[in-house]
Amino acid sequence: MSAAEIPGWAHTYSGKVRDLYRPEDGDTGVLLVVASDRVSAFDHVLEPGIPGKGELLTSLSRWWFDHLPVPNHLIEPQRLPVEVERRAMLVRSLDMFPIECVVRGYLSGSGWAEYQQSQSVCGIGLPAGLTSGDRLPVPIFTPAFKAPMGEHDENITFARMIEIVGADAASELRTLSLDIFQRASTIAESKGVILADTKFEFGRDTDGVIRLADEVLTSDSSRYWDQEAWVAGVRGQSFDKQIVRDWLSAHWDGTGTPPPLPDEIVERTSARYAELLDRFTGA
Ligand SMILES: Nc1ncnc(-c2cnn(Cc3cccc(F)c3)c2)c1Cl
Repeated sequence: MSAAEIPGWAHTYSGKVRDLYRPEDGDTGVLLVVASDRVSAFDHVLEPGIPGKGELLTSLSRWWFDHLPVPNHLIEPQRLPVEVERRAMLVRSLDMFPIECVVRGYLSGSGWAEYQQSQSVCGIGLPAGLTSGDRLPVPIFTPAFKAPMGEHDENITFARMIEIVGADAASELRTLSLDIFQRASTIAESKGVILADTKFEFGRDTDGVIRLADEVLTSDSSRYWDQEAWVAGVRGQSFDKQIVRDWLSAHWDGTGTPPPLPDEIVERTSARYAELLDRFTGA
């Protein structure tokens, strides 16, 4: 699925599942962030797209921006092009920090891989004897240096982050990230969902104010697990992508291009995204 044609907007950049546009009138102060229905797993963009995914994740991001008391990049009111109005966000263009501000409450993914080698993540020492999926004693800030599109970001120490963005910004980004994670994981827990980890991106506006940017706390930028399953001992079950991962693991040897997802898997995954959103925005 390629990026949508949007009158008045020029497509400037595509991530795996999102597309970025700038206005054709030359205004450099705003951008349009558009979420597609594309889904990625095992570092591949899969076919077909998941109906409604872009809208559901945009709604989740918007809900979190509204429930987090921190400055963000959303422009209000949101005047959106009708072609993408339910899966787009109009944002102010910021001077982005080249850092993925990752916070982990549980050991998983690249954090688990690093822990196995060094019993630490990003230079933060952890207790011995932890295993994948375990809850950490306290949430940890584990930044990564943003790699070019398609490559994996590089986990760095806080000292290295200071070299890249300076001591004041590094401290402010760490404090903001840990505060937001604490709030979000408490809210998630009240909805029966574990927020295992997440990745924030920040930028500075023209007044030098640091603002929360990009998408926030979506299941593309976070690991969400079902709390009941985790308490029962189930590990590594992504709330929304596990259906796709399990099907691919059973029908693809991991080489070449993954096979297209069957209708039933697409439908069940679409329902899972809707359920995740409903956990937060529903009663
Ligand atoms: N407010 C902002 N100001 C300046 N730059 C950005 C920005 C640049 N890149 N990204 C990541 C991304 C967002 C969507 C679609 C993609 F393809 C990639 C975000 C933002 Cl959000």
